[in-house]
Amino acid sequence: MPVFPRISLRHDVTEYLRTVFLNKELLTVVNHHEAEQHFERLLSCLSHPPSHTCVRVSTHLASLEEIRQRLKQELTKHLCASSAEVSMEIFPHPNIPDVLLLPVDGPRPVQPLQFEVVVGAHPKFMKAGDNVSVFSDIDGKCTRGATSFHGQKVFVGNGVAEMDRSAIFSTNELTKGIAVRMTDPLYQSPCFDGVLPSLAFLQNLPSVVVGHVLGPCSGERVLDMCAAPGGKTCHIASLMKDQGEVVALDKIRNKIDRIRQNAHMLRLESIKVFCFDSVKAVSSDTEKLSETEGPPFPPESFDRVLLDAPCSGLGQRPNMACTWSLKEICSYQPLQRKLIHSAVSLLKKGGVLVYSTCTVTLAENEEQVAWALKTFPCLTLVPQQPT
Ligand SMILES: C[S@@+](CC[C@H](N)C(=O)[O-])C[C@H]1O[C@@H](n2cnc3c(N)ncnc32)[C@H](O)[C@@H]1O
Repeated sequence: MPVFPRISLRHDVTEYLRTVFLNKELLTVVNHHEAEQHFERLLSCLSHPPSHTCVRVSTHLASLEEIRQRLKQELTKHLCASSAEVSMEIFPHPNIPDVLLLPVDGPRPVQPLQFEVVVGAHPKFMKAGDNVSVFSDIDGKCTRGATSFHGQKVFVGNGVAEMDRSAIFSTNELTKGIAVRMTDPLYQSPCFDGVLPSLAFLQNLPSVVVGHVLGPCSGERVLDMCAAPGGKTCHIASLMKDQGEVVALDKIRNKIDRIRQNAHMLRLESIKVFCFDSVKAVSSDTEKLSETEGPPFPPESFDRVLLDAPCSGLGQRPNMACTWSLKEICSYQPLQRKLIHSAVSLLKKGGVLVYSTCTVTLAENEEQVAWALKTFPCLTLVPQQPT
């Protein structure tokens, strides 16, 4: 049963998505009413959290069962300290060998308190230690630091303020830290802060599936073209038992350190990180090819290439609202195509290319794959495993 309204999008964005989802091809398989229901369900799922918390475990360091037992002990310790009521079921994913699942408890019967805060805005007098009810602004209209808010909002749970209002909004800089510690959320799952940092990595299930579909093997040379913050890069290195070379590129300099930090935390040494525009990552010009091991690379340099492309991000959950215009949502296709060009050039003959996004538009997914197959006759589409 949905407890939150479906994701709030601009009207033209919803209509655009509806038109592409209810496409002719789909309507030959299901009737219009059924297709509408699928679409509404998709919009509703996007605003709700997944049913399980997904933890990817470092199988290059210990077995799944060993990590499961240790995780159970650690989380139980943390729970006893916090007195939160969370069930401690942890079970292996039935098909994916390095995933543990923890059921999310919710929706729980939590009653809102009198003192309300809306994410992004806090009432005039909020002080550290206040018990507050937290709301999410579902139209994305709340302005930063507003002292009141009359738009549409959704209750997400109760918590305790850890900062005064003035500490959050007195500067123009973005404040870091926890403003409200949730003590009684509508959807509860354990806190993983500092829990087995080298062994347990929170990563959503579709992202873990990407690593397995790429299927890297020990000793190979693998390229992750859009790597920051490095969740998938580290998974690739772990699947290779840290043997071989994983080259991680990202265009944004200040995101590069996150890849290094994650690699260090997960005790992975086969990862080489470079700040580089992957559109330009291939070159046949020997003068341009640096003497070092970094980019650009000659064509056919990699056994496997992951292109986890920048995208409109509409598939990330839970997300109550996206205020992007239709133009913004539709702006990624040209860049993704340039990146696919580089990816294909950098791949060895017989190699594997995985193209992934975290969005739901056909233009950035199915249409891109169809375009790539038509543009590069050397590519063939193979079934995805696991599905
Ligand atoms: C979807 S995120 C990648 C998430 C990452 N693969 C993970 O699993 O942790 C896309 C990334 O692409 C990067 N990016 C965007 N354009 C790029 C380009 N031309 N070359 C390299 N990286 C780029 C962005 O900075 C962003 O970090």
